[in-house]
Amino acid sequence: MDLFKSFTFEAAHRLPNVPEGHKCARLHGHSFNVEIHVRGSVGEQSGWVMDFSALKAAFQPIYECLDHHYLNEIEGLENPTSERLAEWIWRELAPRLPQLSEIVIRETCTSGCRYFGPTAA
Ligand SMILES: Nc1nc2c(c(=O)[nH]1)N=C([C@H](O)[C@H](O)COP(=O)(O)OP(=O)(O)OP(=O)(O)O)CN2
Ligand SMILES: [Zn+2]
Repeated sequence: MDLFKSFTFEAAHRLPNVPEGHKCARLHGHSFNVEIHVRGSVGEQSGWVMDFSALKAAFQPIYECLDHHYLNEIEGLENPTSERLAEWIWRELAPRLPQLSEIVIRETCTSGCRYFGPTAA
């Protein structure tokens, strides 16, 4: 069973490595949406893979790091593309959430990425 919880945070960023004249080189902001997925079996007695509130608690310190921050200033996010953000969140979250199976980043309504962890690439 795949279980997920969705979070939204506001943050500013710019992309330092884009070609000259690219709009994303300029400072701008997004309401980023992050979906955290875990995979596991449904407990016979609990009826759930895990409590949604446990997912929320695991993500909370990461949310605090990201919400209303300038992402480029965060160590490891100097080039804060959606892809790098997904990898960064995975590194921060996986040690606390061993069932982590997928991270979905939505930078805008139409743009984002899905990351299945370093072994899946
Ligand atoms: N592979 C990636 N490409 C781009 C990223 C990224 O993280 N990974 N990021 C950006 C910008 O940050 C930009 O804010 C979002 O891109 P884009 O979808 O082009 O934004 P728009 O809302 O302006 O898109 P339209 O659908 O054309 O209106 C750029 N590329
Ligand atoms: Zn952007």
